[in-house]
Amino acid sequence: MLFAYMFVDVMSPLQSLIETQRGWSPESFGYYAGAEYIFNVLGFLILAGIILDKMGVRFTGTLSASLMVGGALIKLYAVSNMFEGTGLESWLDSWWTSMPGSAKLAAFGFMIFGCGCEMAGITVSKAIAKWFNGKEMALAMGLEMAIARIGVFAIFSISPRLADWMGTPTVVIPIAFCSALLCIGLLCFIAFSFMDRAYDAETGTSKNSGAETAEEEFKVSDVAKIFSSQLFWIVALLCVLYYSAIFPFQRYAANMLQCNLDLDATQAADIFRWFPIGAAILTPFLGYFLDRKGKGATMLIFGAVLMIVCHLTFALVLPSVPSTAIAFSAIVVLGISFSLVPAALWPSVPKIMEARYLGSAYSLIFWVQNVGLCLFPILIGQVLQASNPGITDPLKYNYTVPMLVFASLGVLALGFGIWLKILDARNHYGLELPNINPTKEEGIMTSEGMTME
Ligand SMILES: C[C@H](N)C(=O)N[C@@H](CCCCN)C(=O)O
Repeated sequence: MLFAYMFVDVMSPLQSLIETQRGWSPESFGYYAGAEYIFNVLGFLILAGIILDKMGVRFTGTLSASLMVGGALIKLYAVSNMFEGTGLESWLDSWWTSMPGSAKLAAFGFMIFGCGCEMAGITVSKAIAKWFNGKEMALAMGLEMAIARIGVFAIFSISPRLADWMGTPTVVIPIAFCSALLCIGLLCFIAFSFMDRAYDAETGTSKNSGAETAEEEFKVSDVAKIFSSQLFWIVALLCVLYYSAIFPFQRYAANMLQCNLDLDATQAADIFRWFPIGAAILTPFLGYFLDRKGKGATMLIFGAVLMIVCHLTFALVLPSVPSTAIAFSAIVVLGISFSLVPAALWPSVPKIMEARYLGSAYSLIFWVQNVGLCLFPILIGQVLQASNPGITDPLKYNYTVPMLVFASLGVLALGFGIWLKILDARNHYGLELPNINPTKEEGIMTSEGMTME
């Protein structure tokens, strides 16, 4: 997941460079960024859940890592000089002419990569649930997310520097570097598969990597059941609204800082990289806290409030007071928000969804979330373009309107967080309770009164 998250954001600090070098407009960049989720939204993620439940974590993990490598290589080819002047480029340039051929092919590679990346996300969640069943699952999930955030921190630091490495700035070197890391990631997962097989042999778990007991199998009837659950929709909508104001923002953040503070790409990325590193430091502690003290619903609400404050600062304060200190503070606070919500959200799902269809619930929450992650970068690209008529210099955009859109998403997410807390107080789902039952340290609360051993 470390290398996957690095690849996801390798282009984020290079938006102005790809615009200058390959003629990608903000709108094209938005389409490219949203492409990561298109196949998932079209149903691949549901299929991925079925594959995971039928084939197990070892097969699905290896398949997902291979898809990521394949998609990365397509994207690398699309931005490379080898693609320039080819028949494929001429053909891709000949239709939907506002989107350059290189952007179209890179977006296609990103779609394939996105299938692998999201499939890996649910596979890793299921693997953690299997390996940490009855133990500190929230801490384990927090650590997994922290490692992924370190990847984002690293790539925001490395990408602009790699781009400048050869003297003439180019996006090819950072993408080639991350593609090589993904190949190492594939090898790592294959190594994990051997460990997982040994773990199954040790624990006497049956076929398909163990966790696939009959009660966890994906059933079509479970999809209808999950979709008809009010709680599922509250959690899924909170998730999609919150994450749509985080990941799409991440794509534009460096450029937004450049435009407001008159910085170069490296300086902007150097400020923004503290956002994921703050989240990486805090998330495991919050997972530990949740395991022992609870307060999951409160953490969700508090996280949404912090996000609104930060996005409003970027929208309204930074353009009139272009201060690096204000930008840096808002980035750090956003990092705290991005620790609170993920640390509370993912370990809360087992409390409100039956263990029988927990894997499917995760995959369907990802699916709803992916709709937002697919549409919002495109919408933000269009809003940015529409709110900056006649601006051709990528360092002169006004980001107030796009940032207000992100802040509104936070307000809606806050509403769903409050609703969830009210329902929890009324129906006692246990969202505010610790995961670890104090009377039985080795048991983890998974739903009302039920412990998984
Ligand atoms: C984007 C992805 N679907 C997602 O939601 N990522 C979460 C982590 C989910 C848990 C993965 N094992 C994130 O906060 O990055």
